Amino acid sequence: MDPKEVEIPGNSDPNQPGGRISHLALDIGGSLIKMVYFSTNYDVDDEVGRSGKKSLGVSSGNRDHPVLKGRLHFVKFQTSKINDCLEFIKTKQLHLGGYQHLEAPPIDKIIIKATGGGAHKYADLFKEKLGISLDKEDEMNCLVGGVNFLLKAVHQEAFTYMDGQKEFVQIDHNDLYPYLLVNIGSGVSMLKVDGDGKFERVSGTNVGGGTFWGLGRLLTNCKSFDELLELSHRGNNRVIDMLVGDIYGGMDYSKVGLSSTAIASSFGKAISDNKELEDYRPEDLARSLLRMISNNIGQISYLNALRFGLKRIFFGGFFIQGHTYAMDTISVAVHFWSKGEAKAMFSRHEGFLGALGAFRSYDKHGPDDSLVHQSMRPFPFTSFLAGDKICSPPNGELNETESVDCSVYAS
Ligand SMILES: Nc1ncnc2c1ncn2[C@@H]1O[C@H](COP(=O)(O)OP(=O)(O)OP(=O)(O)O)[C@@H](O)[C@H]1O
Ligand SMILES: CC(C)(CO)[C@@H](O)C(=O)NCCC(=O)O
Repeated sequence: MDPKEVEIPGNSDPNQPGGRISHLALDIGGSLIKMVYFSTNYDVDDEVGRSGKKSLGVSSGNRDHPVLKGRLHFVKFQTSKINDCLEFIKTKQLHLGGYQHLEAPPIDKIIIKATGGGAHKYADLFKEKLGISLDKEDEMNCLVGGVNFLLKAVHQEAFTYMDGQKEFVQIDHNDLYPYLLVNIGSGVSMLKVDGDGKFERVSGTNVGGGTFWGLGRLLTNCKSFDELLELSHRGNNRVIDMLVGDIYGGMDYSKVGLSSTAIASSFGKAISDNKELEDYRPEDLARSLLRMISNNIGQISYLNALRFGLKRIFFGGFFIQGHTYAMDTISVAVHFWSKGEAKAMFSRHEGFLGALGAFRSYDKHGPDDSLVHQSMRPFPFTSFLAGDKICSPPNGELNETESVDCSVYAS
């Protein structure tokens, strides 16, 4: 997949005079690289100052008046195409932070925040190709930092999804913890979150997004993830899955609460159909696979929520991104197994949790003694990251490469 150009609208183009990119952060996972960066080229308070009405420094904005306006950009690449990612960073000079204007930026001293296994695996490659060092942040820490930030800072971030209905959930900041975070990436991590930076990875499963894409590719010969997804939307899992009704002669097994349409055995019909792989339609195979994996994750999530008495489960990771059928299946599984007690919730920027966490981490480190701080901290980011406000479009769904307008408020 080639990355689409991120549209940086006119006045925030870093290549324009005064244009500025800051806070580039990366999450390099087993399947995908996620990138988040902030761009701006004007400072609201400077403008006010120039107009003569009010003269405030960047650090003296207040809750009603944004210090900075700009755009938060979200981009993803396949990890297998990491060279495209490096080229993208280089072309857009994203790694130069506040040094784009210098003729000879001190590249070898620049440090970028990065998380995920790839921050370790590809550190040498970044040094070799771009001359920059990756400052490695713990993956789980970043996931939790990212989701807490979104839930607190972004209006209408969390929602439930059932029977095709999306409903936004009002998050009470004083009643957010504890919750279970289930991150569905290539593999799946489950974390009990008790507060900012307070969490434990309580479980995980190797049957995750990578399993869906890997097995799906082998079963259907799909060439892209999006193609597999598209197929699964059109398929009928009942052609391959063995249902309770198939075993019970069309009847429910009501004594134990199993309806005739419940799946008794994923892919179970394939044992008796006397068919070969090519006799099944790829769309039906894709649909069965998606249900099998989503159901399984929903069930393990519920069991972990039960283990710790948690009522709310937030799902993240790129497996979910814009994936309505997966959300529906996971929600039904959680609802079914918890008898309606636990709630599955999703987040609008779920694929970028780790990258956002890494992005936030620019703020948490001590006194400036390296160029990471000088180049990447052109304004007091704490205010922004403390969870005051991000203004994003009400229907701000994000896909492959997107950006949202946002305002930075001082705390
Ligand atoms: N365009 C895409 N290309 C590949 N996979 C995609 C795409 N869109 C969604 N996915 C799904 O998202 C999964 C990767 O999710 P994510 O980026 O959150 O994990 P990761 O960070 O790569 O993995 P891990 O955290 O396990 O290292 C893939 O395995 C696949 O199921
Ligand atoms: C190994 C990680 C943490 C890498 O992101 C992820 O892929 C994962 O949580 N896999 C599941 C491993 C397990 O708990 O079985």
